[in-house]
Amino acid sequence: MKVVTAIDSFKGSMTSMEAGFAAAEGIHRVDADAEVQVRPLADGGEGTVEALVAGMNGKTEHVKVTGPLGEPVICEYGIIESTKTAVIEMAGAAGITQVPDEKRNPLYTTTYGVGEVIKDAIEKGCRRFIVGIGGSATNDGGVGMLQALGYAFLDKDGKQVLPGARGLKDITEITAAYVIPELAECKFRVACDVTNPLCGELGCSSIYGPQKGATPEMIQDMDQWLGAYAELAKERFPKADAKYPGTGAAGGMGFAFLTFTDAVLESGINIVLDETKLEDYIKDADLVITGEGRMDGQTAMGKAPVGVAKLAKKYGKKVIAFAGAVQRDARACNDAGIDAFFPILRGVVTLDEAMKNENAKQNLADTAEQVIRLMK
Ligand SMILES: Nc1ncnc2c1ncn2[C@@H]1O[C@H](COP(=O)(O)OP(=O)(O)O)[C@@H](O)[C@H]1O
Ligand SMILES: O=C(O)[C@@H](CO)OP(=O)(O)O
Repeated sequence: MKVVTAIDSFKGSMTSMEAGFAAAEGIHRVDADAEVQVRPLADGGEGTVEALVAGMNGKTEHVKVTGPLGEPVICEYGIIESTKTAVIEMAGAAGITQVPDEKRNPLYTTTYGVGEVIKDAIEKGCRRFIVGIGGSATNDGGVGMLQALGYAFLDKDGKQVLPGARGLKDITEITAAYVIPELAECKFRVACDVTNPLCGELGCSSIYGPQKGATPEMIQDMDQWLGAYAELAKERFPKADAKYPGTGAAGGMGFAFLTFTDAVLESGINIVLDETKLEDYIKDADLVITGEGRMDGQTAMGKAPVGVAKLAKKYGKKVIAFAGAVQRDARACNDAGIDAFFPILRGVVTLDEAMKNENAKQNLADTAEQVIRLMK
């Protein structure tokens, strides 16, 4: 029997690869000769670096960069040496969870550190980038990141504008004259977690500003400044398109990548499925196993396990999923290609108990063992 596992992390409980190995253990109890390929799965958000590093022979790097409020932070990212690819989650350098509630203020928070991480990876030889954007504390239109890469966003006195969205209002000139030369050789696959445009009612300031600490007045100001920044950018950088879906992800980081680098904005799941070449593994398999921490109606609307199921159905493969918890509306997953799904919990325990790493791995292995008995 040939099985492929591509299970999303059970957030706070098991990584993607741990879940895969647990399922493999359960399968091997029933069929010691089963060929189980454990593959990483992630959606471009939290856990993506970890999954791709573990599943693609990558290595983990740590670099000290400027945090969202200007203080130093250590950002973890991954390098996959064979393809000189860096895997970065921007939230590691400009994340909302890095800023305590009372200090959240997008006028001040910057993406500068994200640019420093990219620069570090460039210095280590990377020219391909997978960057997950989202979960950010920022609304600076990606200007901080671009400044770290050598772009100059100058005010009327010819000085770099201040960090944070407050700097946007002073930009009178944008120049690429000092950009680090290697940037021209770099290609970015940007995993956007949302499809908002840069400005307007559905723009980043209105929709994600409040969670970053913006008041209604700040939202109005920032929306207007971002609009003016996009207009100015367009004069010299023809790729600028503030209406393009995803430009409003992470406070305008989508716009920054699209306009000033060689980037494509994509869904994180597609990037991960493609980069991990999951299709090649699925083609060959008798059974595909996926899953995530909690399956519900949202899972069916295009989350990672459903991405896996779609690929599997292209080849008519059976798909089963394991989850920590399963909501009633998860039934919609059956129409989305998951033939059957199973919660792994064995009895009534506290959520804390259930989510303990060792318990979760054992529960998943034990459940996989029972399900696989049917397939033998
Ligand atoms: N081992 C586990 N046993 C039971 N429930 C779990 C387990 N691991 C995760 N969960 C549930 O899944 C939730 C996380 O869901 P998950 O699908 O991993 O993340 P998200 O929905 O953010 O993508 C947890 O809050 C918890 O309710
Ligand atoms: O960083 C942000 O601005 C938003 C949208 O990209 O992220 P999240 O979806 O995590 O709130």
